Amino acid sequence: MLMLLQWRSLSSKELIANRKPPLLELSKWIHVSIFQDKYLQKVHFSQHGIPLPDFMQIDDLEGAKRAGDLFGYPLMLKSKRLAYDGRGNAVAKSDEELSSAVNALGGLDRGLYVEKWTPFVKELAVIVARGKDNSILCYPVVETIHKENICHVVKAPADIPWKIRKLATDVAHKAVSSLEGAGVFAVELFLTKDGQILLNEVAPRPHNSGHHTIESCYTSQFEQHLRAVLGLPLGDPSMKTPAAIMYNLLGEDEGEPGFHLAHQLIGRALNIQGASVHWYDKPEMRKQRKMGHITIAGPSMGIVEAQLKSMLKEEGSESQTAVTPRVGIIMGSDSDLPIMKDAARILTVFGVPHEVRIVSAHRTPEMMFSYALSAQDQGIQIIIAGAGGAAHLPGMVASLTPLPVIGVPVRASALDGMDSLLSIVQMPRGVPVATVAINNATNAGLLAVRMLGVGDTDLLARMSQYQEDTRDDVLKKAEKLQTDGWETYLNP
Ligand SMILES: Nc1cncn1[C@@H]1O[C@H](COP(=O)(O)O)[C@@H](O)[C@H]1O
Repeated sequence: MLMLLQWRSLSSKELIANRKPPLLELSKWIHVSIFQDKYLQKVHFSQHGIPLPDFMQIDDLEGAKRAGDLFGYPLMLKSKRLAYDGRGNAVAKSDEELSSAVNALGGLDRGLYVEKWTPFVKELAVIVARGKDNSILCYPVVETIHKENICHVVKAPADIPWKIRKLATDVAHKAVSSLEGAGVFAVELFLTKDGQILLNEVAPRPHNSGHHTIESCYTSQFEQHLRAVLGLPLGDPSMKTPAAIMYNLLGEDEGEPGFHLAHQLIGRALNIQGASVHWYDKPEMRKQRKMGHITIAGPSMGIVEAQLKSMLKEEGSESQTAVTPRVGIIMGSDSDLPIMKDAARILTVFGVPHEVRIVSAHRTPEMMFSYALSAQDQGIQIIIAGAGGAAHLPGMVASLTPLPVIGVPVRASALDGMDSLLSIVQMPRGVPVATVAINNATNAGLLAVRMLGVGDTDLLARMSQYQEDTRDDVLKKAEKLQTDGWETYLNP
């Protein structure tokens, strides 16, 4: 039905009434058929220069063998029609397995084609909106994670280099540009080991890979679809939260036991910050059936991943209530702690979850590497690094992570901290470290709060309050000094 709605010139009523298009609309009718016949779709996109895995129609077993010789094994056999959620796909690992794969798909009369095996490293998807005026907007690239051929989890945005995001968006844009009609299209893509993006298929409708947009984007894919087919201006497809994960509620069992398990999971989801539950109210529960989905939106992928993990834990699990740190406070030695504790104090006052660790650039370089490289995935958003002497920790960490690093020069026994200050502040171009004054970990904590406040209005309001309180403190002192005089002020 949604596909019909996307029809540009024919109304859905006309289409349903006629079943066949009037002659003049023939090209557009062919257009619709590419969404029903995946082989035709591949022909269409390859003719338009969109990169996709090699494919070939097969009419008989001999043809399948020729394809096997050409593409090698394993070979993907696919049904041209009615293929979704892994249905209509069969793998043949050798010549001998071809006939059983053909039979598994219902025989050659069903209309089959073969596809060269694509050893992809990730499956990606882009929702592309196309307006009646042919304007095109792309949603952020997401990663779709499948279990037994069914979409299980969608991560938005996909954790891939920016260049790959751009390439995937370009391919998706080009694919939808080659089509007609208005609405949202879901473009499914493969990312190969050598950084190529290949088109898998395009679905002409709001899609499972775009459900996260309801909570995480300024315009959900559903609103966008209506805007597009009604000829209204398209809405902003960008994300309003830094990260989101969509988890499909797939039937884990048949009937009542399946409902029971799903309800248990929903119960846990309702306790997870940032989680929204969508239950489709399908009357029948079947194994692997999509019964609903849960989207968790949050300030970083690490944080929403941690939320997902705790949601999937059994009831009563300890870590269910564990809070993911947003700021990592690290220092070269425990001798830095009396200074660095001030950063932790500030974060505690502002209610910012944080962790405190000893990581030395010189004594535990491997630990420094692994901490810096994994911090982002762990949900850390800012690193405060303090060290004394040859204080290389903040700079080295900044070179290993894209996260902002705040350096605290700690005054060690010699040189009054000038050595630490210069080691931290004199970073080479390209690797910034925000350096605070010697021993001033308080300011490091405050700076981290201000940085987080950019995307957190509540924190920003608290920061304004802190500034007001600081000013009031000074004003009170100034007034006391004025009324008491300096001698009484000093010796009350
Ligand atoms: N630069 C460096 C590398 N590893 C530790 N440090 C620093 O050396 C100073 C002295 O450390 P310790 O007290 O453990 O000898 C501390 O400020 C610590 O950050």
